[in-house]
Amino acid sequence: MKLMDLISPLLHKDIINSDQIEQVQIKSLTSDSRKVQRGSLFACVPGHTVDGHDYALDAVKNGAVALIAERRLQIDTPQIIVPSIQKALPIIADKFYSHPTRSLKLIGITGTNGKTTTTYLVEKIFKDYGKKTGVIGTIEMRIGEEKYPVANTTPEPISLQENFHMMVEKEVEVAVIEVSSHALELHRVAGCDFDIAVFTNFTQDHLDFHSSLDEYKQAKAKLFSRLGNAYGDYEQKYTVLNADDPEYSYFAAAAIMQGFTYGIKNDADIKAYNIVNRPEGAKFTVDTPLGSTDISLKMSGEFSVYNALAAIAISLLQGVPLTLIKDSLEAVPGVPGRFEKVDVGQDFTIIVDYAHTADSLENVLKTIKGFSAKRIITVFGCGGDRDKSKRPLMGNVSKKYSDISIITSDNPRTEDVKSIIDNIMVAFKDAPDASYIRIDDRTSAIEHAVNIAEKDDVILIAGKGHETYQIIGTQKYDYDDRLKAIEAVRKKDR
Ligand SMILES: CC(=O)N[C@H]1[C@@H](OP(=O)(O)OP(=O)(O)OC[C@H]2O[C@@H](n3ccc(=O)[nH]c3=O)[C@H](O)[C@@H]2O)O[C@H](CO)[C@@H](O)[C@@H]1O[C@H](C)C(=O)N[C@@H](C)C(=O)N[C@H](CCC(=O)O)C(=O)O
Ligand SMILES: Nc1ncnc2c1ncn2[C@@H]1O[C@H](COP(=O)(O)OP(=O)(O)OP(=O)(O)O)[C@@H](O)[C@H]1O
Ligand SMILES: N[C@H](CCC[C@H](N)C(=O)O)C(=O)O
Ligand SMILES: [Mg+2]
Repeated sequence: MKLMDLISPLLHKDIINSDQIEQVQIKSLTSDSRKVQRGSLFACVPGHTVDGHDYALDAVKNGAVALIAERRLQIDTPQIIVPSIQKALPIIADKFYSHPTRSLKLIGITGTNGKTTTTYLVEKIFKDYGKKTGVIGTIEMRIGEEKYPVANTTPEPISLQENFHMMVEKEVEVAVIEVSSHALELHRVAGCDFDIAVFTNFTQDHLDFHSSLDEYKQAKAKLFSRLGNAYGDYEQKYTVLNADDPEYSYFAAAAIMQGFTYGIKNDADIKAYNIVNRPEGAKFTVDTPLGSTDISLKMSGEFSVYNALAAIAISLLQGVPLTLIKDSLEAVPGVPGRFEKVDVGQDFTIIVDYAHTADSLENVLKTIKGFSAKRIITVFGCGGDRDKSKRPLMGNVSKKYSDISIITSDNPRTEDVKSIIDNIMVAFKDAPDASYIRIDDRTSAIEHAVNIAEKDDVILIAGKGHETYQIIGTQKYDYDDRLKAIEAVRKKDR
């Protein structure tokens, strides 16, 4: 694509070395100098750790034929200087890849918890409905049966549009992505032509990034306020909103588009009742505008019913028959690292879960308490360089529902693991000594839980779920809660 065509949508821009620019052809886009190829346009992105502008020379040496930046660089390569890279990148990435989301049925899911789980449910339903699916989220990107690693729950604009372009090339019909509040705040999804915007729930998270809960909420609401503003008789856009969430009315007011509501407690278009929470999964009856049915999930907990209701609403809006939706939901075995059981023949239960907020931890522990007669032993920590204020809150939740809390590390990142755990331990200052123990090393913490577990106890290992790494400093080390639990059981049996 000619560079001049590519940057034509950018109103405010200064062109440096313009005498060279007329004939410049752009063959690829990247904001990483290490991925520059001959003919690339390199975007200089100011980051949290380093400034991309400092890598412009490297990029030119690696073959970049032009730069887009926020300030002029002493390099004689053509440069496009814009006020905000953050706002310019999604526009040119969307254009460079020929507006891929306009060729996809695109479903965006936002909310504090339930996004990853709901994407798995939606993917299964549309696959069974005969559609080729694409998914982008915390765990990975999937196109049909192909899996690709991702750096973020919602990738940065160039990667995101490149991924959507790949989906269109591979004839994906329905794409479902998690839309994080970071992504909405940082304009990662600007230009995406969403067809359905989904709200799961709103509780505390990411206050390391958002200055307040209100700012966090406002960020998430952008998915709804930007939906379908080009109102017209082309394909209708829809919302899917959790009618039971205390912030429901805020998100409903943010959208001009209509859609379905779902819930258990309040009136809703997609309404569940007669819920039975069992270790082998939740059962419920659901009433919808297109009929009623009974559903028996392989996933436990009321929170799993909410995720299933969101998936039902999305699918009904796309014309999927309720009978097919039922069969597909009942077939989903579970989601990696979400209430994932680890069973190597031990006489107690081990559950690995991704809960890393007070609300999600409470949801999981309530679910376990709902069907566990014996003790609950909870192993958890909190991530470093993340919301500090949630740490004592998670400690309080574990103290409230667990017979024994084992406080340990999660991904310390660049924080000192001891200070992170100190923040959590505030919750236990008045707790009975026998009800908690601090073990900074996560492997040792899991081993301790397994060693003290007795018949029919339940061990919950929370916070990392599917993660196959532990981030210490800026390094990722191989680490998997599930494997550590298996090793600990085998060690105990020896
Ligand atoms: C804090 C944060 O948002 N970091 C994101 C950011 O990294 P960064 O700012 O540290 O990047 P940097 O290392 O400073 O580099 C700045 C720029 O210089 C470039 N660079 C750097 C080095 C080099 O040699 N050459 C070069 O060109 C980089 O490509 C980059 O464009 O840009 C990277 C590339 O886009 C992201 O992958 C990375 O997300 C990290 C992994 C992260 O943890 N982000 C979290 C906060 C996040 O975004 N979370 C949300 C929600 C998660 C959830 O709740 O599930 C998400 O959507 O993932
Ligand atoms: N609907 C829900 N409401 C509350 N908690 C939930 C819900 N669904 C799942 N959870 C809990 O939250 C954890 C995270 O679930 P999931 O990964 O689906 O959420 P997410 O929104 O993708 O999270 P993240 O923003 O970290 O990617 C699960 O392991 C479970 O403990
Ligand atoms: N992917 C999310 C959640 C990580 C959960 C927990 N393992 C942690 O490190 O805080 C993030 O990067 O914020
Ligand atoms: Mg997720």
